[in-house]
Amino acid sequence: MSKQNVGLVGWRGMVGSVLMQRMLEEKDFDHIDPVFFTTSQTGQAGPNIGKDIPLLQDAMDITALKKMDIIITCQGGDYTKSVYADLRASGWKGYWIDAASSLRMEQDAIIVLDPVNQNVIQQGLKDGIKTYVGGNCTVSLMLLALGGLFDKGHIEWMTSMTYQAASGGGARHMRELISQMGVLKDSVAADLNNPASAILDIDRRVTETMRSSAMPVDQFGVPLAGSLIPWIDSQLENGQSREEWKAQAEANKILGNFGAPIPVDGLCVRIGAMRSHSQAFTIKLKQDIPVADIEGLLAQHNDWVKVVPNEKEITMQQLTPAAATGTLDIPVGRIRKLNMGPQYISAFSVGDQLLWGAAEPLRRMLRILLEAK
Ligand SMILES: NC(=O)C1=CN([C@@H]2O[C@H](COP(=O)(O)OP(=O)(O)OC[C@H]3O[C@@H](n4cnc5c(N)ncnc54)[C@H](OP(=O)(O)O)[C@@H]3O)[C@@H](O)[C@H]2O)C=CC1
Ligand SMILES: N[C@@H](CC(=O)OP(=O)(O)O)C(=O)O
Repeated sequence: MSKQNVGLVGWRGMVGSVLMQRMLEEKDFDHIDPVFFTTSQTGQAGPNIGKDIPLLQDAMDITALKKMDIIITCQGGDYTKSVYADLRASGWKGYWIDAASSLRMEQDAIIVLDPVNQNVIQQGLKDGIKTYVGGNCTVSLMLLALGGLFDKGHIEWMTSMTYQAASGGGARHMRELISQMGVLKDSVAADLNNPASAILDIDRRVTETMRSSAMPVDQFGVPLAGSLIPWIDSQLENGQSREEWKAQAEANKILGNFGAPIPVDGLCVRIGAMRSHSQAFTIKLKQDIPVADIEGLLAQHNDWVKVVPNEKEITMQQLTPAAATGTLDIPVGRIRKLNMGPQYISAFSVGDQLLWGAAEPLRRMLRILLEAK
């Protein structure tokens, strides 16, 4: 059987580069005939993937896109909005796999996170659904961490308080975070090297610098290094940020809960981590379940979740962005009963928001499609 023509759009961006890296690691290109598209470099050579590929094609060219059996895009929501409807209107019946949020809540789109919703994906394929979209990073990471409890229907409601990395804003935000850190350090470099200097003088100068025009804030709008930003994405009329709204809306859609959605809400906060998002959960269980049983359910749910015992040393070593970044691991720990009662537990999880939070569900959906052919 001939290989599927797979169009890749947005492959050289930040999410796209992580996707490419994972596709090379998993030898996904051996199973497809890839065609690389671009919005700015048509006719130039594509990336080195160890086999011959055509020159870069125009990502706005509906006729070229129509030749693809499958299109994967990490180019962003504006791109999706500008070509998707026209491509479908042209009669294209191929599969569209997308990292952007624009199509997530459409009725004829499935949000993909196969370790959690393989059943929903398989049903979608049977029903002829052709559009598969990666979930919001915090939502996907939450469901992978707590899949064992969702799967068994143990959660009555939950809150998620997030600690989201700079990468969620894009590559320029990551650069700005590091630049901000550098400006702060430079403002007190001499005193830092002098053990006799007064810490309150150092602190005062850091705060002055943070509030001064020396601080680069073009991307975030305000300092993030040495501070935090308790708002992510746009403002909704009900007081939620759009990022907060996604938690309940997307999680229930991913799980296929349409009748009685599980309430999920909380505050989303940007912090000075590079590319791993963390989340603190308060969970109301439907019944009192021993902590050891909860840990067992979580650990068994998927191959990537790693339960971290609720002990100081191992938590500090393993339950951090520094430990999780660049890996597919989803550590989850700080699992304990809360003072509110035996049905209330806490948990804390971390995950690389460019891997499971963005690229990995897309390449796994590609493999699901190839296996279904
Ligand atoms: N950042 C995140 O955490 C997440 C992002 N997403 C989605 O993915 C989309 C893309 O995000 P992200 O990868 O951060 O976007 P980037 O800004 O890194 O890349 C987007 C596009 O910019 C173009 N580009 C222009 N100059 C450069 C350059 N010097 N290096 C690389 N690319 C360049 C490329 O398109 P071309 O080759 O056509 O010129 C590239 O595909 C987002 O809009 C969002 O919808 C989804 C989940 C998480
Ligand atoms: N909004 C996320 C990143 C992101 O791109 O989310 P979404 O795919 O839902 O637009 C963050 O800032 O961390």
